[in-house]
Amino acid sequence: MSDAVLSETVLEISGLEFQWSKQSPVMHVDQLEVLAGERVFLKGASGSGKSTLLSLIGGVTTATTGRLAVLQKDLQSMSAKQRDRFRADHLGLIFQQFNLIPYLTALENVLLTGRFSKQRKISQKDAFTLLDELGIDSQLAEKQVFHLSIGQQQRVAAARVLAGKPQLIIADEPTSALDEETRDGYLDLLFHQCQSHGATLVFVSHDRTLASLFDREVNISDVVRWSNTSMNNEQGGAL
Ligand SMILES: Nc1ncnc2c1ncn2[C@@H]1O[C@H](COP(=O)(O)OP(=O)(O)OP(=O)(O)O)[C@@H](O)[C@H]1O
Repeated sequence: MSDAVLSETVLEISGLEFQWSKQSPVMHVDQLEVLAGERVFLKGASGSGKSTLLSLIGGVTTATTGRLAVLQKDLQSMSAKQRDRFRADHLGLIFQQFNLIPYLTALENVLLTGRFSKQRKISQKDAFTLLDELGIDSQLAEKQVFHLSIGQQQRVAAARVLAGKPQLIIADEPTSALDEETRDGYLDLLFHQCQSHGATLVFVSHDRTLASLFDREVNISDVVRWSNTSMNNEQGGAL
């Protein structure tokens, strides 16, 4: 049984500080916790730090201070290589840009996930099934993705992310390019897949009408604040 199944907490952040550069403002995240199986909607104004927070959770960037644990593993203490491996094995990142390889078929794109992580390698048969569950039949699955519609490409991208059952899915504005009907269908499929795989979902969107579909809504301004100094300097100043 994996650590994720034993653990109730999938994401745990405390006292985190991050700066894009030495001249940039300091981003502080005092406390944030996400439990296994939760669907969390993260909202906030443009520039408030949603994508920055997701890149920290995904281990793409690292904080200077504090604790950030995903599936009970402290990303802060990992090397860049270990974080890349951890991301490939356990996380699913969905972006507005699909990052599909256009000249490969939908099926080949889905099978790519297993090239980066042995534990997420799935058979061709399972890849067809996953695509089919996301509304991409076997005929479409064998087409190069540049022949598919935007909505279909979005679903192939979701299938690639869901392949091999990642425990935490991080989605950054994945529906902003979709019309209302395609968006609702896509969300239904994503929720269904997360539920049947027991995955946790952290989803960022500007579209507040989506919030009611989630278990919990988190306003970024309640968890993130920006300042010109790190906590150590602030405390030093207050003494
Ligand atoms: N790669 C980067 N290098 C330097 N600064 C960055 C970088 N990415 C974001 N920032 C800065 O970090 C702050 C937060 O940006 P971020 O992209 O996280 O906000 P956001 O809430 O996702 O915004 P949006 O809703 O517009 O996508 C902004 O001041 C932005 O200029």
